[in-house]
Amino acid sequence: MLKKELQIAVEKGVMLPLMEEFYTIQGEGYHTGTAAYFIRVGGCDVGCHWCDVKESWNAELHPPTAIETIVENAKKYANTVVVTGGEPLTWDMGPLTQELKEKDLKVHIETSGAYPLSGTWDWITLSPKKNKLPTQTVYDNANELKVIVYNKHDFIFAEEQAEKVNKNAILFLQPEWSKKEAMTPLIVDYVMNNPKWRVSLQTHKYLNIP
Ligand SMILES: C[S@@+](CC[C@H](N)C(=O)[O-])C[C@H]1O[C@@H](n2cnc3c(N)ncnc32)[C@H](O)[C@@H]1O
Ligand SMILES: Nc1nc2[nH]cc(C(=O)O)c2c(=O)[nH]1
Ligand code: SF4
Ligand SMILES: [Mg+2]
Repeated sequence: MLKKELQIAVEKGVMLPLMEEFYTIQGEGYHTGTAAYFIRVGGCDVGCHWCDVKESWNAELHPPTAIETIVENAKKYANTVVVTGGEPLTWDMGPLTQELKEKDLKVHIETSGAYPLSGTWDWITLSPKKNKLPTQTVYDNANELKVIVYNKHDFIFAEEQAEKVNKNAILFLQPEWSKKEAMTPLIVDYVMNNPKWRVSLQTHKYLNIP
């Protein structure tokens, strides 16, 4: 395809800049411990300084891939697909999620919510970021709120975000990986004192799996 045609296909969401796809165990949040096929879409301009996939940020480094190809691969593995990134809501998630649903797959998203919600989802994990706050559509539709705790001020941010998200969302605090020795004990105390919150750990990193 010509460069221009590829660009148009990506704009429509029928091709996506695919960084990687892998079958693993969901390591974080409500569905921790369950098998899922991960689709990591490139492109993110949120700029978290502690982001653990900075290689995903520049969409141009990741080849535009037809969604049919992505779906073919996914359906060979689990019955749950997690779409992550990068920031998946940078792109129109409508076509990809429609194809995945047609194959009877459960479709989950990991998002910062920085862009309006597109696509049809069985589970929405919202992990809000101070530098680019979530859009209202994502607050309204999130199934879980997962706030990353890098320092003690993040507990205040977490409470502010809990006020904005819909009342059914399940609330999680997750230590930032490089600060986990200092932050995990604070999170444990916080959750015992404020039991509407739950602890989420990046369990895949402890298990040495993707
Ligand atoms: C890499 S992001 C991709 C999806 C989306 N951009 C987002 O931020 O939700 C996937 C998840 O990893 C979390 N995450 C990224 N870097 C992390 C780190 N160093 N420690 C803990 N969690 C991290 C994010 O907050 C998010 O919940
Ligand atoms: N195992 C595993 N679980 C995850 N949950 C969210 C992840 C992500 O990067 O979005 C992730 C990831 O990268 N690996
Ligand atoms: S929003 Fe997600 S992908 Fe983007 S920089 Fe932050 S953690 Fe990384
Ligand atoms: Mg990850």
